[in-house]
Amino acid sequence: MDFKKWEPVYEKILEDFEFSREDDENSATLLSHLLVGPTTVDTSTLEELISGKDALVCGNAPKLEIDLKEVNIEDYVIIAADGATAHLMDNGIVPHIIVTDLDGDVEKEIEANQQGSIMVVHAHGDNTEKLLRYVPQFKNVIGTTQAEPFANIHNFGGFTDGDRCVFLAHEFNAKSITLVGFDFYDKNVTEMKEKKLKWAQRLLGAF
Ligand SMILES: Nc1ncnc2c1ncn2[C@@H]1O[C@H](COP(=O)(O)OP(=O)(O)OP(=O)(O)O)[C@@H](O)[C@H]1O
Ligand SMILES: Nc1nc2c(c(=O)[nH]1)N=C(CO)CN2
Ligand SMILES: [Mg+2]
Repeated sequence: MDFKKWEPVYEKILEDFEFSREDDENSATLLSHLLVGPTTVDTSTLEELISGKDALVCGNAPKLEIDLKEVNIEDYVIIAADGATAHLMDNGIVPHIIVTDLDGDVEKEIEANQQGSIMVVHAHGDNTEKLLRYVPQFKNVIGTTQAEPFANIHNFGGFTDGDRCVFLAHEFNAKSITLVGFDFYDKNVTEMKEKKLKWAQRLLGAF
């Protein structure tokens, strides 16, 4: 993602949620420092996994369980958005890639990572403690930010874990992108979640 294209959208998100850009940037700097040595993988790993493949992006809406019955898992490179990982793991499915800001069931993500999932960990102004606690427990991590990318911190575009999965699949040239477990009109969510889902829906409108 060309940051100059993403930046105006990012500025609107910052304004809408009253997030601090400086906090996002500081968090990204922290993640950059945490990602040293053998914990990291190159983006070429994502390219190899995704390019030319049919991607299945798993969101964490309650309908995930029903949606999964409609697809043949074996046909896809599986990209899980944060909390969707736990549901997949409970059903014996280890995602190829997990996109997370570490506010889901991270213990399940650690388990998945130990079984081969690549972690795409997102730094933002409200998850620095989670980064400090969990990133050292992972291997095969790629760091992302919603602010300007630098050094080992990337910005593939997107905001919520779910829509960032789709931007990632697009960035690495997936042949097709299928969504399961997405329900933008879920009423059993907090006001904050509802607002984030509106942004996810809006951002996915670009595809
Ligand atoms: N009805 C839904 N409820 C929850 N998540 C949904 C829903 N529909 C789509 N999603 C997508 O699934 C992703 C993972 O959901 P999860 O419940 O783990 O949320 P989360 O980790 O709190 O999300 P985020 O950190 O992005 O706010 C969300 O980021 C969102 O894009
Ligand atoms: N600063 C900040 N950025 C975010 C946040 C958040 O809570 N705070 N949540 C996200 C996932 O929905 C993505 N980005
Ligand atoms: Mg999350």
